[in-house]
Amino acid sequence: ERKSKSFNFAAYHDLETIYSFMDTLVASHSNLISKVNIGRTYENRTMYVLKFSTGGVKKPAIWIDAGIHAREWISHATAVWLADRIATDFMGNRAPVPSILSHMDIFLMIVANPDGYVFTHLSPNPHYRLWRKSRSATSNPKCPGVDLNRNWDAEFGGPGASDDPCAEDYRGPSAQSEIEVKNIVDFIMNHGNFKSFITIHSYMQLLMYPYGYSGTDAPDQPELHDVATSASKALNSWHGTVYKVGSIFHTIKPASGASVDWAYLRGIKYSFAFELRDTGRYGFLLPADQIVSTARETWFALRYIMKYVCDH
Ligand SMILES: O=C(CO)C[C@@H](Cc1ccccc1)C(=O)O
Ligand SMILES: [Zn+2]
Repeated sequence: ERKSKSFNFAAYHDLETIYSFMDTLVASHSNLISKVNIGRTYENRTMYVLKFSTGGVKKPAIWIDAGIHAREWISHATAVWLADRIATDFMGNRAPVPSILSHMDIFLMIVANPDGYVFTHLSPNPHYRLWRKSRSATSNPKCPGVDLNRNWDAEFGGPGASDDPCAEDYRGPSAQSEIEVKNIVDFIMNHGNFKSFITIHSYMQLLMYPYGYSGTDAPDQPELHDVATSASKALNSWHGTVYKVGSIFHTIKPASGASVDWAYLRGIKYSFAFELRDTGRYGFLLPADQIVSTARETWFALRYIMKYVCDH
């Protein structure tokens, strides 16, 4: 009886529990999954990526991260469920996972902002639970933390990011100044064969593509819009959840220095951002009884995107 089977996917877990879940999953699927240490955080925690691979050297790869914003707990919980689902679909020979993994590797980062995530668990008090940013020191001792989704080298310092350390979208002193961003950038650049970059946020129920820093259409906008629309239909088919589809700039807001734009500008064409449930009733405090249904519908969209990337 695999220990991961006794894991409670219908609850939110702290960092320590997520990290031990990862170890259990790796231990029970050592032929498929490995845990890659890609560096440390500002507060010296380790950043882990789960690598799903059937072998080979630097096969074309898909990147998925969750939790870059600490308070978006449904993103971490969804990523935990996705990790188990990818493993069980592979072991159970359930399409399309075996064929995706015969051609590509999947890299899944469940917690992209460990320091912030730990901070949100220190107290139910909104100052802690609703923390968004990292926990690094800034030029203002009263306002630690950088918005890690504004710190990427993609029109850094453009519209939709602040130079005020006390702002929720504080971009940091310079592009890639934050070690958490630098670790991911270095990992992806050293690998050099990523075809897709997917980042999971909450909330608003959106499936978005570049750009965030400008309202002009990305060169691949028509194709990205088609893929995102089909993926949102696959998601909707399961529980009827409705997602809006469009570019970041037009769908949610201008945002410079964002990870999706960075990936796209580096040639990773199939770059998307998910905003999971809900549309505001609970917001960041989505009840745990919605975790599994949210994760399952998200899987239908992700599965579509990964299969499309694999076929193109
Ligand atoms: O986290 C969000 C909701 O908490 C919204 C996201 C919207 C966004 C997502 C991806 C790329 C750029 C912006 C953000 O402001 O970074
Ligand atoms: Zn977010």
